[in-house]
Amino acid sequence: MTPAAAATTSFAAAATVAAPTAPFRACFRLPLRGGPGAPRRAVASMAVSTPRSAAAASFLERRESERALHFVKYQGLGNDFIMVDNRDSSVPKVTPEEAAKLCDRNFGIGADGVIFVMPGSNGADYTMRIFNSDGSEPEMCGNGVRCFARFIAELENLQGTHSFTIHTGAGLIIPEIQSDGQVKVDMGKPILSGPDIPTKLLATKNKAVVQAELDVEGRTWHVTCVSMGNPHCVTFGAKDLKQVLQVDDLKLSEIGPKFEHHEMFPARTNTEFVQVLSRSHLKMRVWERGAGATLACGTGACAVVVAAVLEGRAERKCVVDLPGGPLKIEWREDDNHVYMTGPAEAVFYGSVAH
Ligand SMILES: N[C@@H](CCC[C@H](N)C(=O)O)C(=O)O
Repeated sequence: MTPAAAATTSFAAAATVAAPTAPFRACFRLPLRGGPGAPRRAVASMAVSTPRSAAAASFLERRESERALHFVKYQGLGNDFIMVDNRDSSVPKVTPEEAAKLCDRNFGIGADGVIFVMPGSNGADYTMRIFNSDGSEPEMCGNGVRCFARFIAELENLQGTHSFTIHTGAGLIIPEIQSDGQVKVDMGKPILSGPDIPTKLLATKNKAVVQAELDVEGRTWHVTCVSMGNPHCVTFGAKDLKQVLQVDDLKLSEIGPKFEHHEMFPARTNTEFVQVLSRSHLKMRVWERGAGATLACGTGACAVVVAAVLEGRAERKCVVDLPGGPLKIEWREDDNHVYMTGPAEAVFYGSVAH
């Protein structure tokens, strides 16, 4: 198979090479960090001094002219996404199977998910859809929505503070880009009724599943279940635990899948393991449905604060430390909405044969 044929039939080679200029130059375009308002762009060029050979030139030019999927890789606290400008269509430009290949960290671009910026629906400015790295489609993604907002600002060339309405599988979500570049998101109301989360665990407090007992292969865990549009199972520890859960000691890849696929969670679940550092400071690790251990989960951090409040462990306003960094979360009493504030930034631009 010729290189061109290989490129057109496979997502395997994720070319992130910008338009070539002579001499041969591979450009990795990086945005300047942390500037206020809309991010400016800098182009950091890694120049290779050998002149471009005819073969390389024709290969690169061929790739540029082929049908390509253009993307921008974004990350929010290390939770990373392939962002696709899908504003011209309500049909995602890649299938769930293709998304899983693109997310592969060895054979693809590498990401926790693929996010599509789509035309507005249900009266919202935009619609967000997302595929997890296993190709499944969740209802919502907190870190993804911050990336979405920053991506929109770049696509629409917006400067300074901006707010949008985004229709998601979890309803209307409203991110606001702040003057320091962070994104504050109105994540809506948490869902606490068991069948709506969904979980088969029975309610323990009013209609909510709070500190319920969950048997996971012979060990009983205390769990509180919360939906932020997508399902979360939050635990502060197992029943037999004598001290505070030390989340760094957990073997997440062993225990995470047992929660994710537990029969009590008919739509599978995201699971957060939480250590209380103080009444306004929590530390968590997450095992995500359809993505495994990730460096951060925005909806998960929101669910953790809701669970901590329901269990009487924390105040409504907390900093939540995730492996990728902190998020500010507030569950407001007046409107019952959860607000999340954190960073999001572009990492690189690229295109892949499609
Ligand atoms: N990382 C996300 C959540 C992505 C979806 C999740 N894996 C699910 O299947 O529900 C976040 O930041 O919220």
